[in-house]
Formats: sequence, C-alpha cells, structure tokens
Amino acid sequence: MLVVGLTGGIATGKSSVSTLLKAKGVPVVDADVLARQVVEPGTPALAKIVAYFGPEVIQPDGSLDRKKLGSIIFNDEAKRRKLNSIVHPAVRRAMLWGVLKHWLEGRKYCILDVPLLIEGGLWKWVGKVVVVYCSSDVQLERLMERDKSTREDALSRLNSQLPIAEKVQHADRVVDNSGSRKDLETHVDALVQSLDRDAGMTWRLSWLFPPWGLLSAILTLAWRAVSRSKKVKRA
Ligand SMILES: CC(C)(COP(=O)(O)OP(=O)(O)OC[C@H]1O[C@@H](n2cnc3c(N)ncnc32)[C@H](O)[C@@H]1O)[C@@H](O)C(=O)NCCC(=O)NCCS
Ligand SMILES: Nc1ncnc2c1ncn2[C@@H]1O[C@H](COP(=O)(O)OP(=O)(O)OP(=O)(O)O)[C@@H](O)[C@H]1O
Repeated sequence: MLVVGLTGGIATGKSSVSTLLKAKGVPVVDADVLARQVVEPGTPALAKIVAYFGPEVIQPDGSLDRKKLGSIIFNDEAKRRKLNSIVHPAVRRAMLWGVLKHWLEGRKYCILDVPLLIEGGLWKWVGKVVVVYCSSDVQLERLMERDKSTREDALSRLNSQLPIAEKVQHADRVVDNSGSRKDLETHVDALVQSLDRDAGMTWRLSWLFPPWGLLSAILTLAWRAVSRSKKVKRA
C-alpha cells in the first residue's frame, strides 16, 4: 500500500484537501484528530500535560483548555517542544494502527494528514509527500479570518512551523490552494488520479504476499533516500 504524507502550513488548506479526499472515499489518517483523541480526559498524555503545565490548562469539565494551552506553547518554543514530546509518541502509535487498518482493508493507498510531517521527520518514511501551498500573505489572511485572531497571534502560530516555501522543497507533489475553493476541487481530482497511477498495479500482490510488500517498501524508501542525497549534493 502506498502511504502518502499530506502536509502544509497552518491554514494553507490541508484540512480542506483532506475533507475533499474523504468525500471521494480516499482513506485518510488525520493526525490533528488523533492528537485530540490522545489527550481526552483519563488518558496518560493528559495526565502528563497537567503535571507539566499545571491544572490551569484544564476546563471545569475535565477536558483540555486548548485555547489556553495554545496561547502558552505558540509563544514559548521550549514549552511547545515539551508538549510535542508528550503528545507525538501517542499520535504516532495511533497513526500506525490507522495505517495498518487501511492495509488490512486491502486499500491501494492511504493518506497520512500530518501538519508537522516535515518538522517531525516522518516525511522520510512515506512513499510520497504532498504539500498544500498558498502564499504566506494569503496564509496569514486565512488564518486570521478562520481563528478570528490578531495578526500577532496568527504570526506566532505561523512562526512555530517551517516556512511553507521550505516545506514545498520536500514535496513530490504540490497542491496550489492560492485560488478559489472550486480550483482546489479541480486540483484534488487531479491528485486522486495521479495517486491511483502512482499506487501502480503491484499493490494487490503486496497485499496477498506481505514479504513482497515489505521488500518493495524497503526498496522504495531506500530509493527515496538515495534520490534525496543526490539532490542535496547537487544543491
Ligand atoms: C496546542 C493545541 C492544544 C492547540 O489546539 P487548537 O485546537 O487551538 O489547534 P489545533 O489542534 O486544531 O491545531 C491547528 C494547527 O496548529 C498547528 N499546530 C498544532 N500543534 C502544533 C505544534 N506543536 N507545533 C507547530 N504547529 C502546531 C497545526 O498546523 C495544526 O493543524 C494543540 O494544537 C496541540 O495539542 N498541539 C500539540 C499536538 C500537535 O503537534 N498537533 C499537531 C498534529 S500531530
Ligand atoms: N481556496 C480557498 N479559498 C478561500 N478560503 C479557503 C480556501 N481553502 C481554504 N480556505 C479557508 O482557509 C482556512 C484554512 O483552511 P484549512 O483549515 O483547510 O487549513 P489547514 O491547513 O488545515 O489549517 P491547520 O493546519 O491550521 O489545521 C479555513 O477557514 C478554510 O475554510
């Protein structure tokens, strides 16, 4: 099964692409959704968050006060890293189960929707990287509009990630979301067609005969690593 990493900058339109893909029946494992599930009341991750950030990040009903925690971590790099170190291992485990489930269903490919795909290094472990792009001006505008936030708040969120122009350099395919929502739908249709082609004809063989699937996954990742190092040497 081809595993495709889908990413972008904050508010470049990754979730919009993900929603369009889901509507077409494409299997998507959504890291943002999993990151919410692993910190639900009663989870070990939430207990660790309270131990580090204190009970003031918990709402009266016992759930995480996301707004408050966001205002802390998006303005303090060390605290953001600490939160990542609590939440990300649990998210990675949940993603692995999600991928396994789609593999067991005999899917040709599946999408891993991960905002921090590049920053976290997971991009090296997927078969293809798709980056949803729009210019940083449009990104800032859409972020302020969606979150009803000030320019300052939006910028601090934006600056907690790699610039979108840098993420694009890791992409096998870029989905340009600078235009209208209708344009985005057209780009997503083209993306689905290309992923169908990329997943190739041998996926059924990989599914019926897992050692073949494992071998082809190792060869694909090795080939991608070699291509990357050639690209770095040329640059
Ligand atoms: C800080 C939290 C509580 C804020 O919650 P909130 O509901 O306001 O935002 P939400 O979770 O919907 O995230 C919105 C976007 O912010 C960006 N973002 C979220 N967490 C981070 C982070 N640690 N570093 C950089 N960008 C981040 C992503 O682009 C994400 O799509 C929450 O984002 C969180 O728990 N983050 C840590 C987990 C994480 O890294 N999630 C991203 C996917 S694994
Ligand atoms: N082509 C478009 N034209 C106008 N608005 C758009 C377009 N695409 C997305 N938006 C809007 O921009 C905002 C950000 O989009 P979306 O939530 O899909 O981004 P995201 O990359 O998933 O963000 P995050 O990383 O913060 O979760 C949303 O309010 C969405 O409705």
